[in-house]
Formats: sequence, C-alpha cells, structure tokens
Amino acid sequence: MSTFVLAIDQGTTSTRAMLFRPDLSVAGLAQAEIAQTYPASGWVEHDPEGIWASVLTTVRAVLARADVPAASVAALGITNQRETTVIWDRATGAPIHPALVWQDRRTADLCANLKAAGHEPLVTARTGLILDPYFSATKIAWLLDFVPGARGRAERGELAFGTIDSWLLWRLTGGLHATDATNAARTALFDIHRGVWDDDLLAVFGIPRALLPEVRDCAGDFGTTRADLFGAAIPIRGVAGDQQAATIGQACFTPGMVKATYGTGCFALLNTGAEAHASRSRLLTTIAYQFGGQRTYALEGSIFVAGAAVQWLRDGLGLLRDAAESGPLAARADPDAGIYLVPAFVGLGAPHWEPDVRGALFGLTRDTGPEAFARAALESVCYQTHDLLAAMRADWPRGDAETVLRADGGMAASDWTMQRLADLLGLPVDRPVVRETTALGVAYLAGWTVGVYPEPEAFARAWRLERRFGPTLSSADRAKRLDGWHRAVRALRGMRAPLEGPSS
Ligand SMILES: Nc1ncnc2c1ncn2[C@@H]1O[C@H](COP(=O)(O)OP(=O)(O)O)[C@@H](O)[C@H]1O
Ligand SMILES: O=P(O)(O)OC[C@H](O)CO
Repeated sequence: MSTFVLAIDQGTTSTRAMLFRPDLSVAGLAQAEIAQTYPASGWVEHDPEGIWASVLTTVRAVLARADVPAASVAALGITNQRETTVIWDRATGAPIHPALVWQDRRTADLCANLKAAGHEPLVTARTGLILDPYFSATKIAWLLDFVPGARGRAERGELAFGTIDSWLLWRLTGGLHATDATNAARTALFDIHRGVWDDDLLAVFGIPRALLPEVRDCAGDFGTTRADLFGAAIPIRGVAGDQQAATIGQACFTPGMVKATYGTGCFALLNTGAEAHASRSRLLTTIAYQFGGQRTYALEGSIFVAGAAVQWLRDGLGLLRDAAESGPLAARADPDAGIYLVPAFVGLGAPHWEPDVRGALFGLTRDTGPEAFARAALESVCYQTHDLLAAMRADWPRGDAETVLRADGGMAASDWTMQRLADLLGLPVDRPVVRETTALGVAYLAGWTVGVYPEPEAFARAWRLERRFGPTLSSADRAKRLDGWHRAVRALRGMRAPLEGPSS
C-alpha cells in the first residue's frame, strides 16, 4: 500500500526532498545546495536547470536511502522560495534567462516610476502587496524587455511564466502549467479578494495574460510525475509557497497565531482568518492557504536578511567555518558594547520597504572583534522580528494575538538566537520538534488530500513543542537596546541613495 508522502522544499539556498511516514515522522531527507549568482550590485539569479537537477538528485537520493520505491509514495507536495521568476519556452521547455530571485533589486527604478505614476494604491488594494522589486510582476516585465524578442513571443503564447512551483510542476508532469493561490498571491498580478488574475494589473505592468499559469487550491490535484523520472508516477497533491507551508506545518490554523521562519530571510505570518486585513503599518496582506476554494488570509512581515547575515559572516568575512558557530561566538561578545548591524544588504523589507538603502554597522571601536560581529548579526534578526510583531500588533489588535511566537527554519537551530529573540521580543518563543516545518506543511497538504493524514484540527493537536525560550531581560534593558536599534535604522534610512564609489 502507498503510505509515504514526499515533500520537495525548493528554498533559496538549497533543495530538500523529505519523506514522511503515515504518522508524520521523517523517513528520510536529502539536500543539495543551489548556486547563487550576483551579476551586479543588488542582482541575484538562480539557474532554473540547476534547480531542476537538484530536485531530481534529491528525490532520487531520499527514495534510495530510505529504500522506498516511488510506487509506495501516496502523494507528493511542492513548496518553494516565492516570487522568484522563471520564463520558459513552451515548445522546448528551455528557460529564456536565469531566474530572477526574490531578493533581486534590479527593478527598483521601474517600481519607483510606477509609484510616481500613482499605481501603488491599485496594487495594494487588489493584491495586498506594495510596489517593490521583491514581487514577480516587475521581474516579468524586465525579462520581457531585456530578452530579445521575448515580448512578442509572450504575446503569441509561446512563453510561460512561473514561480518555482510552476517551473517544477511543468518539468515533473511534462507540461502542466499551474500554480497555487499562495504563490499567485506573491506576483502582484493576482486579486487576492476575488482569486483571479487581474486585468488592470496586467495592463499596469504590461504583462500578456497568455504567460500565466492556472491557479488552484493548495491541497488538490496537480497531476502526476512522469513515470520515467522516479520509476513510477507519483500523484502531486499539494503546492504552497514556503512561508505559507511553514504556517501550515506550524499548525497556525487559528486566527491570531503567528509563526516566523528563519531561513535566508525571515518571514512572520499572522493568521487573520477569512478576513483579508489591510495593513496600516506597511505589512503585506496575503493568502495563507486556500482549501476547497475558501481562502484564509495572513498579515506578513518580510525581512530579506536573516540567515543570510550568518552566511555573510561565514562566506563574506570568513569569521566562521560553519553557521552553527555563530551562536557560541556571539555568546562571547561584550553584551553592552552597543554595536548594531542593520543588514540592509538588498535594501530593507517590512515595515520600511527601502530598496535603495544598503547595510551598516554602528558603534565600532578599536577593540570590536569577530564576537561582536556575530552578536550584532544575530541580534539584527531579533530586532527586525520585533519591528514586524509591533507592526502586527498595531494592525490587528486582538487580545489573543502574539502571546507566543512559533519559530522554525535553519536559523532556529541556534539556541542563542532563539533565547535572544525571546528576550528582545519580551515574548515566549516556541520551537517545535519537527523544525522542517516547511516540508512538513506541504507533505501534510498532499497527504491530507489523499487521505493519509487527518483533518487540520487533528494535525494541529499533533504539533509538539521541543523547547520554549522564555524572555529574561528587564523591560528597561529591552527598551534601551530597542532604542539603540531604532536610532541605527533611522540613521541608515537617512542615507537613502546607495553610496557611490569613486568615479573611474
Ligand atoms: N546553527 C545555526 N545558527 C545560525 N544560523 C544558522 C544555523 N544553521 C543554519 N543557519 C542559517 O540558516 C540558513 C539556512 O536555513 P534554511 O531554512 O535552509 O534556508 P533557505 O530555505 O532560505 O535555503 C542559512 O542562511 C544559515 O546561515
Ligand atoms: O528560501 P527561504 O526559506 O528564505 O524563503 C524565501 C521566501 O519565500 C521569499 O519570499
């Protein structure tokens, strides 16, 4: 009998394939890093063929290692880095250009022009988003303008656009062009209230409708994998953007529940139920999930640099051999040195949305060393989370909101960071037993669709706490440190335009 459920989690820095048993325990994991390309300042690209190859490798590896044939897999779920934009040729399946990654800022000027032309209110009203290079729409427009002939081919229906879920679905099924509502909600082309692609927005961004995939529920039929890929056809029964999948994996099904996922970036989502709550604090309104045509919404705070700051310590500065060394190194720093890193490496995300600012380190002295760098990098993630939750509280002042934060993602492995997070938030931080909540969430969707897993209420009851980090800082100490952080952010925002090097 087919009882295993497979999840593909295609993240910014790596692809994971995870196999889950009927009791939701993990039967196997395979992971492959994917290459990051930075062709110019603020530009970030991925190779779609490399992503596809990493999916084939990891799925084959996890099935082989667990000794589970594809025929024993009841369902497959796909979750993915969101917004990242691929356009490919429908006839050949070949991408016309590398993928423009969600972090890519090359369309900042285009966004500024569209804002100046007064289009942002329409974008926000229909999509819950803002005009920022983060979202897919301006990335699509850039590709259509930059790649010779692309616009004409798109208008003739010869090209297909997709976020990474669509790209993988196309390749896995041999030509299904579909996505789910959570991924569609991140394009800035999808009306999240009506659940349809929006013609007015397509006109604003100059995007032909013929490029777009069909939008489906998160839990449902997305075809089957080609039988030749893994030895047998596997039904694809769940798709969700990775932050929404983590919200599901953390069982945040009740309005007021919040999770934050610490991967390359950090994304905090507050479930607001059937209400698409408009933010007054520059948070995003987005679709948390769509089941049976019914949409549940979330307020989202998006930070572009979380684990990426740890990668910078490791790869950029050479201060660490391994990301896991960051917490112990930070623990050796002087706690009162007053050093703040504002890691605006690709601009600032929520709630500031400043694509043009770049990072800065404040408070350096002659004796500032690697320990202080590590501490400032990890604390920057905590401070930014604080600002997101403060914005959520302002937007959605319900009594049951944010009494606790559920945390997950690669960086949640760091005990030091989780404790500091609780301290600087003044809230308990709960870390679950299964930290791979993104993969778990989409495996749950796929398994639920085929009847291997129970209804959401029963799944929520099965959520298990591994460790609660309780706040230990006095409120005066917390306020003093937050004040330092906010002064650093204000100073940086005062330097809006990126600094130019000497002209050559
Ligand atoms: N023990 C740790 N302490 C601090 N950061 C960590 C630790 N382990 C992993 N990370 C960071 O977490 C990130 C990887 O998390 P992951 O959830 O795999 O990200 P993504 O889905 O964006 O690829 C990396 O940026 C890495 O630097
Ligand atoms: O790859 P992650 O986990 O950093 O997530 C990326 C987000 O989906 C971008 O919106």
